[in-house]
Amino acid sequence: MQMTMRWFGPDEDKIPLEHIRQVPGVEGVVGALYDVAVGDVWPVDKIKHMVGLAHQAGLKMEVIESVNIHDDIKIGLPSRDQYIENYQQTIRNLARFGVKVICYNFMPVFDWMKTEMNYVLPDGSLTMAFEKKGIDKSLEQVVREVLDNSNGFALPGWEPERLAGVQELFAKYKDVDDKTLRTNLVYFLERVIPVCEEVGVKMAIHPDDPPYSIFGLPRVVKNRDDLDWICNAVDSPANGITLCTGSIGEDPENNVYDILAEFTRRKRIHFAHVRNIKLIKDKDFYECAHPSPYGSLDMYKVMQALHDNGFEGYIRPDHGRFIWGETGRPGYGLYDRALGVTYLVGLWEALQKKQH
Ligand SMILES: O=C(O)C(=O)C[C@H](O)[C@H](O)CO
Ligand SMILES: [Fe+2]
Repeated sequence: MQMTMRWFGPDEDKIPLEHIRQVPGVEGVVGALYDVAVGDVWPVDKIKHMVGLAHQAGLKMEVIESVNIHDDIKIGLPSRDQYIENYQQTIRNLARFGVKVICYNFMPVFDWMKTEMNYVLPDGSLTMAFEKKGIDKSLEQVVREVLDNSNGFALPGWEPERLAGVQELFAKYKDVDDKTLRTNLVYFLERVIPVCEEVGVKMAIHPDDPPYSIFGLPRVVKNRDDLDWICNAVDSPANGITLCTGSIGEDPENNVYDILAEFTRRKRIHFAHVRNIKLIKDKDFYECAHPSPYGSLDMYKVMQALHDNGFEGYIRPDHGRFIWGETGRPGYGLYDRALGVTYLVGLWEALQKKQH
């Protein structure tokens, strides 16, 4: 496995690469461009600069999270063909600089959904939470509350300009049901996977977060059967998964350990987000510290499922709380993600030594 941490770039991330480099076990950063409109081609010079910064800091950048998918592709509008062509070119451009995996999601309208961006835990640390009552309000209010509580940082997939017209965007999806969204996902994959195979890049779809429909929108990456269907729909190793334990684990119906084991065995998990969550009631949850006792997931079993089935991909601790007074981009505290990294690295070492 290659341990990584997400980094939002010199303009968007106040955490210096040097601090990430100093986290024991981290070999690379997961990057992305945030100043290129969703759907546009990622320019070679910007990619070269971003990857170069990582290399100068002694870090790899072989995973991009995310090259987001334009809504017109998800909706299936005629304009999708141009956006897919742009996506193909972005894949080629990224491959030139050593990128091996591209994470993306196919959630309509919203990326991950949280209703509390600064949820206070008993120990005084701050985290993110999802409570169903928190989305029982207008779309505009939901968008406002997330953006107003992001501590002034851009949130991945929550582009203010795209969500400024959230009602109109929502209306564009009115005829997109589960079946249509799946058809549009396959239409997209059938056109980008051949380019991936040509240039040695793997796509890794991120599960829905939460992994069930919200606002009546369809979601097609929720559970084991969805992942199986996606893998079979375009049956290529380049058509893979970002298995996010926090997202999949947010539905207690999902057996996250069996899902990890199965799709690792099938060599379709190219990227793992390994975080813990605490289920409160009726699928409400908050994002907790990584160690098993703090949450609802058994992190030893998570890492065991990866290790014992031969996982060789990239991994990151996904989110981190704000501890020790840290502030910044919700979900991306440096200190707590660093603690998460060393915990996961420790579990992995124990599994390796147990094997011999
Ligand atoms: O924001 C995060 O940390 C996530 O794991 C969400 C993913 O980045 C996003 O949905 C993938 O495109
Ligand atoms: Fe994730």
